[in-house]
Amino acid sequence: MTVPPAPAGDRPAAATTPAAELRFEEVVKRYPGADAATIEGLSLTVPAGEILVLVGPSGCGKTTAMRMVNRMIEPTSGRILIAGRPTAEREPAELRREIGYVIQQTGLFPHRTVADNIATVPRLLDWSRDRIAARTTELLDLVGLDATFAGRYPTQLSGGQRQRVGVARALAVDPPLMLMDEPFGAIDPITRDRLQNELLRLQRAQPRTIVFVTHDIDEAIKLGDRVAVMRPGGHLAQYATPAELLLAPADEFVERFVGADRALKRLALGRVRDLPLERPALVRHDDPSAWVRAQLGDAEVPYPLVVDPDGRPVAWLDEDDLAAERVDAAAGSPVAIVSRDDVLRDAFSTVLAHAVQYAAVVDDAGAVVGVLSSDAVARELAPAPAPAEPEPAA
Ligand SMILES: Nc1ncnc2c1ncn2[C@@H]1O[C@H](COP(=O)(O)OP(=O)(O)OP(=O)(O)O)[C@@H](O)[C@H]1O
Repeated sequence: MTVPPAPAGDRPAAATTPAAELRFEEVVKRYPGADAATIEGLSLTVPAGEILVLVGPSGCGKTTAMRMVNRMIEPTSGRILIAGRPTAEREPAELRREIGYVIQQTGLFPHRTVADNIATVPRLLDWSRDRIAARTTELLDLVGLDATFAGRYPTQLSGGQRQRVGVARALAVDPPLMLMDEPFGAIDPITRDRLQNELLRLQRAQPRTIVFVTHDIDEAIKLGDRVAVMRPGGHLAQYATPAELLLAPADEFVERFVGADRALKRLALGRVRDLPLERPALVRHDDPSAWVRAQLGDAEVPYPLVVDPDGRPVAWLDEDDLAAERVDAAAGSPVAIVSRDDVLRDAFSTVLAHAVQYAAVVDDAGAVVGVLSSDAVARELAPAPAPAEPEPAA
């Protein structure tokens, strides 16, 4: 993506702010008049550039914990530090401008266009018109919306599109820290899945520190570098990586919350790139069938895969398709397509939805880099083999 040069004196439009470490130190929140604390001595550190997911049942204090970070709620005691600096020392309005904030209903201004919504904080910071325009174009592209969305109003968008604009707005000034409060909670499962994948893609491209609140453990496991499981009463039940949560829950509460279907959850942890890919025979429309058959000898996949001139998958061929003298791509079967960064659970269901139980794994440009078989995924699910029995003595 090319970004027009920033006017002299302006910072470049592209992301440059380094992610910030976030630290809670013995943070307590007691609402006035409440019998018990809502957050009870929360201490944890989120390394710069990681996603912290706060997860737990309704009312356990997730939103309270998150809103103390940008001082929308003040802690009763304890400290919160961003990049080593206590938030209590910062002026709240200034602090909030540096922290991206995305909420479930996006909070977009309905009477302003998408572009105007995205420009909210840049305007407060007196960015030049050119710089705001360049950044808006860049952000729309980043969140997967084309430039024509700039002039639309929020009511003219789908829920998923609105949520993308909400994310673009939060990213506008390239914040070192983002707070996301159930951002995908009101979105249908398919779109939610896509938005989650896009968030992970954005995070790989430009890592920033993110605090993400959800009550959905699957979302927590998918998105979190670390997950803080909260229990009612504002106690931290466990703060761990998703793998640790699944494999070594701290107590019964966490175990129950994480759920029984552990094997399936393991699938949610792995990525396509973690599994060995198989090598297919790649062929083109109009290749001679005899030549294609010869290629199959060396391939690890029993079906030839037709690709277009850019190496993108078009169709699988079977023996019947090769009866003709030359390859006819239109005659083949549809190809399940997954990317190396897809979580295995999603990849597996994509494969299962297709007649040919192999998925073409593609790179960012959509070109085939290998094939994932449903067998390889199933092997990943299988329990570790028991240690071999010693040979009985002769
Ligand atoms: N301003 C307030 N005054 C008094 N009590 C509050 C206030 N805000 C939240 N609470 C209480 O604090 C507790 C935690 O609320 P919070 O919204 O942080 O939980 P949550 O885990 O985010 O819940 P949910 O998943 O339902 O959004 C709740 O019992 C709530 O009623």
